[in-house]
Amino acid sequence: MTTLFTNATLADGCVRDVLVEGETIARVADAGTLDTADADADETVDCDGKHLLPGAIDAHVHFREPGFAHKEDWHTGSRSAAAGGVTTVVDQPNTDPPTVTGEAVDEKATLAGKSLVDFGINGGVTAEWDPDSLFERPIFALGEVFLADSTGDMGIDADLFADAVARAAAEDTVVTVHAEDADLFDRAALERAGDGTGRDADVDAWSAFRTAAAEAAAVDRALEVGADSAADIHIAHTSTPEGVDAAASAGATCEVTPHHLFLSRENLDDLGTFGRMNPPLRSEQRREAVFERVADGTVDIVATDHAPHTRAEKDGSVRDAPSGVPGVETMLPVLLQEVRTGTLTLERVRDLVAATPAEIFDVAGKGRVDEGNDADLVLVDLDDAREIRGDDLHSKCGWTPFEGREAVFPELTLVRGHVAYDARGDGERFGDAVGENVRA
Ligand SMILES: NC(=O)N[C@@H](CC(=O)O)C(=O)O
Ligand SMILES: [Zn+2]
Ligand SMILES: [Zn+2]
Repeated sequence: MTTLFTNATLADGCVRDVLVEGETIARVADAGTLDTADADADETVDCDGKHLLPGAIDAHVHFREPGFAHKEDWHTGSRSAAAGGVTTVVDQPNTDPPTVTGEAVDEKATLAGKSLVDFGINGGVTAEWDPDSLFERPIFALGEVFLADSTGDMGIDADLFADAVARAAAEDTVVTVHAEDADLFDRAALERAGDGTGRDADVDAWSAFRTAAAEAAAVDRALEVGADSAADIHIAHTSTPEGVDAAASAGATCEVTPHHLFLSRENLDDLGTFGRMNPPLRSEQRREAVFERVADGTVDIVATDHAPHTRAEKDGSVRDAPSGVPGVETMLPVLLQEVRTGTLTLERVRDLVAATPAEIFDVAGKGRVDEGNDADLVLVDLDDAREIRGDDLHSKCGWTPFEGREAVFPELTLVRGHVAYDARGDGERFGDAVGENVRA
């Protein structure tokens, strides 16, 4: 299949003709220089006034298979990704069984055969991990390695963490760290919480419980251990400016989630337990400070920590509702809204969700609209914004913490030249399960 995209504005603002031959971007040329006849194109897509972006790489998702397919699965999660312009996802190890052995990686890779988008499968660490069999597999990275319990209770002790980091460094593998130090949690704050449930739960107590100091201390510890082994440390879902600054000054990389970018403790009255996640939402002041660091380049990437739970599961008190919110389908759309309002540039967004994740995790042939790269492409019309509605999204969980927020969704998403999502004209269509393991 040969598709010619004409008059497409790329992230750098240049207007180009882009020729896709099979699964590859064959040509990127000045607008008007490639015509359908020369290109022998099967289809020509006039992109006049629209932007053609590289498919986003979401370095942090939980698609919940095996073990928790009632929350999400590779089919629903990857459809949600495609509908949000994400063409590569990286799945985390807190599944059942946890992805801590080669055999568990193989089982998850089979399940990922349902994926509409490309994927990476991370290896995980628990006391039962089997690094020899794990590193025999094409794992994407090691992590998230939990320094405190979160969903799945995979928190590990300091000695095991140091061993795992040393082994990852020896295997030239990035270590993604869930950096919270439970010794610095304020348990009294949680004990004081009320008994409301769901949207009436006292979730501000969760932010008071899992303190910013707990993140800062764990980030510092992760960076020290990483330095001892000359390992590549990547801090997951960094929620505080202190955590971002510590990672940046140590030469490590960090990610921020859309919920820590756009939501704060001030949203918890509305969200209730639908705003409970680890690490928790922080003050409006810290949210603004983190946003500044995303805009100014201190933060390396945005990744969603897409962590769906059912509405029924979330309908508990602040103490017993599960932590986590979905986000894979809304990440690019909410960032594109910031381009519309001028708080972020399109090139910055391209770097945050595509070019830099590809660099950090060494994903060849992805992250930019360049000749020879995979034809992972997202067509968007920045003038076509609409409100986010949970009912319109495709995650199995059926809700979003961004309900009502204005955003720009893709018209078309290609994964290596295959149509994964097409909302041009009326209705929407999804492609086939063409997803491949980017490490295999
Ligand atoms: N972030 C969360 O609150 N939850 C994540 C696990 C994690 O990323 O800690 C989940 O898998 O539910
Ligand atoms: Zn985590
Ligand atoms: Zn996570």
